[in-house]
Amino acid sequence: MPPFPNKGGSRRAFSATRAAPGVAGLLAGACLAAYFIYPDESRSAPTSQDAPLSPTHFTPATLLSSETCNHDTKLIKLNIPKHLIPVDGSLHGCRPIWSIFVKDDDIQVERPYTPLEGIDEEGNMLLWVKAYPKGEVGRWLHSKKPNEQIEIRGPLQTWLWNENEWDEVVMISGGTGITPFYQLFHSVIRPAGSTSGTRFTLLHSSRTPSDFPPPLMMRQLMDYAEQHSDRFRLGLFVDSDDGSAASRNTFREGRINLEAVRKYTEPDSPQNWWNRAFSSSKPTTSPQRRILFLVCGPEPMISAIAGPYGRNFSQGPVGGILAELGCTSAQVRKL
Ligand SMILES: Cc1cc2nc3c(=O)[nH]c(=O)nc-3n(C[C@H](O)[C@H](O)[C@H](O)COP(=O)(O)OP(=O)(O)OC[C@H]3O[C@@H](n4cnc5c(N)ncnc54)[C@H](O)[C@@H]3O)c2cc1C
Repeated sequence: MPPFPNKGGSRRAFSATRAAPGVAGLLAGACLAAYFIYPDESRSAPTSQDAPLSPTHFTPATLLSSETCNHDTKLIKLNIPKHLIPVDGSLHGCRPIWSIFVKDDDIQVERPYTPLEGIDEEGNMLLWVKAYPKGEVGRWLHSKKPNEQIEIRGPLQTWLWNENEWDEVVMISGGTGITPFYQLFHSVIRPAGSTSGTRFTLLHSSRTPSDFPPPLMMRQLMDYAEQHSDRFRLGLFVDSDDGSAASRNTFREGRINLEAVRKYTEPDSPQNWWNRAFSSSKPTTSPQRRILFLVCGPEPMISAIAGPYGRNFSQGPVGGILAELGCTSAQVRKL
């Protein structure tokens, strides 16, 4: 699964096709030719007007609204007709965490995006989308207006939440990498009366407070963390403070580093879960806690926190901060 891109580069060869003049243009032309000559199962998926949303074909969705959040992100609401909502199970074959592919019709390229609140009974999906200066699909999506049609396919499983599999889940995100975690928050963590015994921590980092997720997301996360601190902890970080936030008490300036991960995952008690999990002097009466770290964001951040991806977007060995903390590969998932 390709990661969220970093500012400097993309692993998608066809990203250059719009911009490059001269020699680079020839190269881009060759890429484009190859793109059309070599078959690709996903891109050539048919479009269906009447079969339920599925990974095997594209479904036309209508863009209902597009709201600017800050200089490079928008909240985009898509809708598919009710009869096209997948129906296997309860809402509906879409188990968190899942995403959809959005196809840029102009150049026939698709990218995955994460419906923040899943899909509702009316077929609505809300996306928080970042447009990169030379990125393809993000900029294309930002240019779309209400009532325009957009082709999507899915659901695609980003990672599968299973109740009672983990005692602790620690989510670490950067930028729009928070979207899969917000979906988990919305669908699993927050629902009233949830009986889940899992405790969650979300550590999120943005460049500045103006780059934080839109208020719709921030309010829910902050309120819930305040009201249910035993079940959900939230740590917000910025690279630098641009002075845009109403309160400075809600975030820390600086990267999510070893000290920060320790601080946010280390309660006061000496018999805390962290010690139970990683200390060599584990209390013999207490079974080892099952802890998972999920990491999602730009590649440099993934590398610093959990080590780089392996070849062909495999998970690769655990590195970075989580390796320093002694995590095993079973305890770390790079989304
Ligand atoms: C499971 C999953 C869920 C995701 N969910 C979301 C989400 O909810 N919201 C969201 O915003 N994103 C999400 N993403 C990321 C998203 O899929 C795209 O990767 C992202 O939007 C960038 O795509 P793009 O086509 O706009 O940019 P791309 O064209 O892929 O470019 C990305 C970056 O590479 C640079 N670049 C492009 N071409 C070149 C080149 N030739 N040389 C050097 N650099 C270049 C661009 O300037 C840009 O910085 C998700 C990714 C995954 C894997």
